[in-house]
Parts: sequence; structure tokens; C-alpha cells
Amino acid sequence: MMPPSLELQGVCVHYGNQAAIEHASLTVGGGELMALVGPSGCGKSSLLGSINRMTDSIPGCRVSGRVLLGDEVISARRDPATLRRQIGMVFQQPNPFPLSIIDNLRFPLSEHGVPRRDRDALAEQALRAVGLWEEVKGRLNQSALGLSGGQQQRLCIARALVLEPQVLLLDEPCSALDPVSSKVVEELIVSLKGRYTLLMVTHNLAQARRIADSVTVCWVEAGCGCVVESNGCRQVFEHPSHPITAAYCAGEAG
Ligand SMILES: Nc1ncnc2c1ncn2[C@@H]1O[C@H](COP(=O)(O)OP(=O)(O)OP(=O)(O)O)[C@@H](O)[C@H]1O
Repeated sequence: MMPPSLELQGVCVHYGNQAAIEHASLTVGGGELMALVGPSGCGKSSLLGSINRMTDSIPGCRVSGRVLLGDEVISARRDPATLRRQIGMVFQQPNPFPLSIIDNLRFPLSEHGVPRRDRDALAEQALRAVGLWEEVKGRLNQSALGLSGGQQQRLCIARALVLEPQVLLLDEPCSALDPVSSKVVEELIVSLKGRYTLLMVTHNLAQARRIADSVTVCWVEAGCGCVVESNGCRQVFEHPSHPITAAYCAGEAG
């Protein structure tokens, strides 16, 4: 079944009195991959964190505006735990738990109340989905920290997928990896299209152009982040509607 679209309507994120990003609106089509690009400090990570309410845990951080999953307004929901099951997140630095490979997957399942008898089958399914099963099936009880950086990142993606989310948020998932691992993770992300709705922060414009269906360009204006353009990938790169987008994509700004 096609996952729902993800829509942000006028989202603002403040830290104390300082706005990190204001009035950000975008729509990621169901099962599509959107790249979120823009110079450092324009609020991309803050925007991503506001979607699954990671920002709730930052003292002084306030979020306003609406987030919709399909037709449902999820920003008004009271319990972030259900939300985090629907919306998974992957970070720049692979951050597996200092546990065995299999326990990295059992742990979130146990936290979310999945019966013990179902956990290992779901773990195997997630490891297969990220192409790790064959590589690790003989050492599931060894520490996840013994895996290579690229394998650790795929394990972190599996850890997000094991909860069967509808949306996956990815914050520069390839940028801490060597070129070979980066390519493997990039191909994995492409393989997730159709099954998950994907929003990925990337500083790599060539990567955005290669794999994204749509692109949102953020910028800093008067000390605060904003969305300058959000459109189909070809439109943004070949016929940008905003001069900032044209300059940024041509490498002349940002
Ligand atoms: N926990 C925080 N407390 C206070 N200010 C913060 C916090 N996190 C981010 N900021 C500020 O919010 C603004 C946007 O930061 P954010 O990390 O969201 O931007 P970004 O576009 O993701 O940057 P980068 O590409 O460098 O990761 C910056 O001015 C930053 O200093």
C-alpha cells in the first residue's frame, strides 16, 4: 500500500526568542523522496526534528504550524511515541546502540510493546530490507559497534524500518561515510521509495539531483531560515523559479 503524503504548513521553529526557520511549507508525495537543501544554519535539521517532535526534548524550543500525514493533522497529537513509530529518523553519524546487532532491532520492538515471539522475524525482515542480512546473519550476537560505518548506518536504517513507519526522515545520511558506503546507502534509500515517504537533508546537490523526486531549497534571510522554493527535482535544477535557487544550484551562492 502506498504510504501517505507528508505536508508541512507554515511551520516555525524557535529556540527561545530566536527563530531558526519560519513559515516553512512543503509537501512530499506519498512514497516519494524529497531532498531538503540549503546552506548551513538555515534550519533544515530543526525543521526535520519538528516533524517527529524530537524538538520537544530541547529546552526553550517552540514549534508552530501544522504537519499532516495524508489528511490527518499529526502536529496536534499529544503522544510523540505513536508519532515516532509512524515517522522514523536516521542521523548523519551512524548511532547504533552499544548492544549486539540483533538487540539493536529487538530493543525498539520491545519498547513499542511488540510481543517477544514476533521480534526476531521482524528483525530479520528489516535486516534483509537494508541488504545486511547476508553480511551479518552469522554474527547477530556480536556488538553492532564492530560493523563498518556504512554497515552501522544501514543497521540504523533497519532499526527505523523495523517499527514499520510510513515516513522516514534522513538527516545527511551519507555524508559521514566513505564514498563506497555512501553509494550503498544512497542505493538503499532509492530502494525504499514507494514503500516509505522520504524526506532527506543533504548538502550534496549532485545526490539530490540523482535520486530525489522533489527538492526544497532553504535559505537564511535576516538571520532566520525560510523555504525559498519547493518543487519537482527537474524544475528546481533546470528551471528554478527563484534567483537564490538558481545561484545556489549553480554553486554561486551558499
Ligand atoms: N538546540 C539548539 N538551541 C539553540 N539554537 C539552535 C539549536 N539547534 C539549532 N539552533 C540554531 O538554529 C539555527 C538552525 O540550525 P539547524 O541545525 O536547524 O540548521 P541546518 O540548516 O540543519 O544546519 P547544518 O546544515 O549546518 O546542519 C542555527 O542558527 C542554530 O544555531
